[in-house]
Amino acid sequence: MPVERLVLAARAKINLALDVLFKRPDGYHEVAMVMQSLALADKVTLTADRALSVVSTAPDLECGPSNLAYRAAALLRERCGVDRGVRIALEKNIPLAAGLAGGSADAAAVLRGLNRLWGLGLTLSELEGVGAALGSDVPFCLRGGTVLATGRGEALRSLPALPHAWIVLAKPPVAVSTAWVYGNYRGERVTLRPDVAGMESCLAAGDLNGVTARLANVLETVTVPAHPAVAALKAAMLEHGARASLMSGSGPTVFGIADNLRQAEKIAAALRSSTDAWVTVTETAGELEGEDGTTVAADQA
Ligand SMILES: C[C@](O)(CO)[C@H](O)COP(=O)(O)OP(=O)(O)OC[C@H]1O[C@@H](n2ccc(N)nc2=O)[C@H](O)[C@@H]1O
Ligand SMILES: Nc1ncnc2c1ncn2[C@@H]1O[C@H](COP(=O)(O)OP(=O)(O)OP(=O)(O)O)[C@@H](O)[C@H]1O
Repeated sequence: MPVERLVLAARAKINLALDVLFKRPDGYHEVAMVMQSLALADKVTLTADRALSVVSTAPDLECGPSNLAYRAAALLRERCGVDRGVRIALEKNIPLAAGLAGGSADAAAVLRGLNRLWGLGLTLSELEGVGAALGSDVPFCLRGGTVLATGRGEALRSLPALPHAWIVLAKPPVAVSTAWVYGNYRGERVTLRPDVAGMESCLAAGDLNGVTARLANVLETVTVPAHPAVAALKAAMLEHGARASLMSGSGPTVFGIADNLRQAEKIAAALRSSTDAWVTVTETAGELEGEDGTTVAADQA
C-alpha cells in the first residue's frame, strides 16, 4: 500500500563549537562547527494532497511560501518534476528564532519525508544538496548526530557520537536574526577560539569532560553585548550546577550540560522563575533513522 501519511521528528540542534574563519566573496562566512542533535523536536506530519499547504501550532509563524517547510516541499517538487502536493502540519516545540535551527529542522524533515511519500529514491547526499539550497543548517538537520560542519556549514563529516548528555536550554525573551549576527561579526573582538581538533579527539575517546571543557562559540562576541541576558543565563546555568554552558548558534538560546536528569530538572526549575527553559537529551544519528515506525497509512489517518 502506498504511504499516504508520515509523521517525522524534526530535531533541534546545538553548536558545541562554532568558529568563524573568514568572510567569503559570496557574503557567507567560512565556519568550523561541531553540531549536535537533540531529542527536542517539532512533530512534522505530511499528508498526501493535490496542493501544497502548511499549518502550524505557532500563532506567530508565517505558513505561506516563506515558511522553510513550504520552501523545502516547493524546491523538491521543482527539482524532481513532481506534480503532486502535500499538506504539512507543524507541531512547533522548538522555540522560534532561537539558535536551535527549528526552521531548518522542519525543512529537513519535509525533504526526508517527501522522498518517501513521493517515492523519489534520492540518497542522503542528494537530499543534503537540495537542503543546502534552503539554508546552511539544513544539511546537518538531514544527517543528525554529532557532526563537523565546515564551508558555510553545509560540508559535513560525521563524528563519533557525543556520550549521552542531559541538556538544559534557556531562551531569553528576544529574537535574534542570524544574518544580523554574522553581519556584525568582527574577528578581532574574539579572545577565545574553539579548539575544534581537540574536541574531535575527545569525541573519539568518548571523553565528555574533555568536550565540555572545550565548548566555545565566537558568535557570542556579537550577541552577548547586544543581549546581556545571554551572559546572565550562562552564569545562572553554572551557578545552579551545570558542568558548562554556552550560547547555541547565533543565539539567544543558552544550553547547559548537566550530570543527570535530576540535576537538569533542578537547573531548569531554577531558571524558569525568570525565563523559558527546557530539559532535553542528546540524540545520535541512528535514533533519527529509526523513525520509520511512525509511518501511518491513509486509512488509519
Ligand atoms: C548560526 C548557525 O545556525 C550555526 O549552526 C548557522 O551558521 C546559520 O545557519 P542558517 O540559519 O541555516 O543560515 P542561512 O539561512 O544559510 O543564512 C542566513 C544568513 O546568515 C549569514 N550566514 C549564514 C551562514 C554562514 N556560514 N555565514 C553567514 O554569513 C548570511 O548573512 C545569511 O544570509
Ligand atoms: N518552519 C519554520 N519554523 C521556524 N521558523 C521558521 C520556519 N519557516 C520560516 N521560519 C522563519 O525563520 C526564522 C528563524 O527561525 P528558526 O527557528 O529556524 O531560527 P534559528 O533557530 O535561529 O535557526 P538557525 O539556528 O538555523 O539560525 C523565524 O523568525 C521565522 O520567521
